[in-house]
Amino acid sequence: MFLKLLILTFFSLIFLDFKFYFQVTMILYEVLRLYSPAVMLTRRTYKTMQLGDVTFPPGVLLGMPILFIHHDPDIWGSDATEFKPTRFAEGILKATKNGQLAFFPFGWGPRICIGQNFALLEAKMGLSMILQNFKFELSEKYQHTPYTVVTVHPEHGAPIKFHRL
Ligand code: HEM
Repeated sequence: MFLKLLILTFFSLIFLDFKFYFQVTMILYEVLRLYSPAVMLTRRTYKTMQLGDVTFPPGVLLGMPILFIHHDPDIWGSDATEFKPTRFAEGILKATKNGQLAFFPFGWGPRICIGQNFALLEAKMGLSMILQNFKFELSEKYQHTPYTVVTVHPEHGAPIKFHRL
């Protein structure tokens, strides 16, 4: 499985060229920032814990609202709600105003998503395969209605028009 992924990565890099590869990474990060599929992370304290000035006893359920953090102008700047992939041009830390870590589409810490590299690679490979054969554009039927049922997704789907190259 690992070897297969390595071979696929190698070929996708050759097909894509590095500049395009990093541009696609920035675009995927920006999509994951604005429309994080997981809107909230939860953790339960298993012992007395200190978070800033607050002490929590064991058994407290804590929620981290990823979507709010990803849209906070105090963290990302006044353009926080705009789609601007270039904010990630110098990496995740430099994308925020004060260089603070605030990008959690895959969670963080010991329980971080084990599928994150797979998911990003799959998206890049899918795009690279499509772009070799098609141009595409959003259909005029598309309605921008992000919607959360378990995960964030477009309420009325994402109709796309493909044109064979
Ligand atoms: C865009 C795609 C994906 C997103 C946004 C996503 C997001 C997340 C998030 C937010 C968590 C919780 C992390 C935490 O609590 O800190 C998680 C956990 C997890 N994800 Fe993903 N995920 C994605 C794709 C995948 C894929 C493709 C797989 C498997 C191939 C996968 C497998 C898992 C597993 C097994 C966990 C639980 C890890 C643990 O509790 O130790 N995910 N994911």
